[in-house]
Amino acid sequence: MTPERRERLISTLNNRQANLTVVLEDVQDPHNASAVLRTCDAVGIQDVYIINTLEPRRKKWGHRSSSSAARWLTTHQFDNAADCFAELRAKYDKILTTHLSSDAVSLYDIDFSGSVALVFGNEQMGVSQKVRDMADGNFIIPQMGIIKSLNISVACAVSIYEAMRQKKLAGHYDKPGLPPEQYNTLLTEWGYKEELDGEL
Ligand SMILES: C[S@@+](CC[C@H](N)C(=O)[O-])C[C@H]1O[C@@H](n2cnc3c(N)ncnc32)[C@H](O)[C@@H]1O
Repeated sequence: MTPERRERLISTLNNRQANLTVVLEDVQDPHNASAVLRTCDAVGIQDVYIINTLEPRRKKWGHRSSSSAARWLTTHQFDNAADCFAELRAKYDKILTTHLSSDAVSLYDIDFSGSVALVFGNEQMGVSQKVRDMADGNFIIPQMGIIKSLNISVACAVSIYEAMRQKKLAGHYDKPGLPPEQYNTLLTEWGYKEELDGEL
């Protein structure tokens, strides 16, 4: 690995955040999932949670090309929401859904400075009632048009960029945001991936 590439990996890792994650509930279109993963990489989210209760079950998300963002993220896959929430509860202080309901608060009234997981829903059904019941709150991105919802990958991008904006202001990107053990494990894994790519 060249010193420049190593520097690039280290600066990417330094921006990864342990206190922000995205959860996808039954998102079906692989293009949507890939777009979400790419934006997660862009804002420094390392861990992404995928709940998949619908048939047919997809084995892997977004691993189709070597340039895929999925190669640099850690995806946690679940076939039921309760198991996923048990893991989220252990790692994040707040779990917020994004369901289009009249009692939702605005994205711009949410405080993202703490540790938070954001749940996005299925293209047709949105976030399930079961998942909404387990969450701590629900927000929406205000819309002024005729169409009632955004594409899920767009909604995710708008939301996590607002979270990144607030976290940057709160200084979260000023120092490495991952626990040292996870940081070091990823640095080793990413190094192996680079070596492997060099041999291809
Ligand atoms: C296409 S929408 C689902 C639309 C579905 N008919 C409904 O009413 O829930 C897919 C997902 O994108 C996200 N989403 C779309 N528009 C949003 C908005 N304005 N605010 C927050 N999330 C949104 C939500 O996570 C939603 O579950």
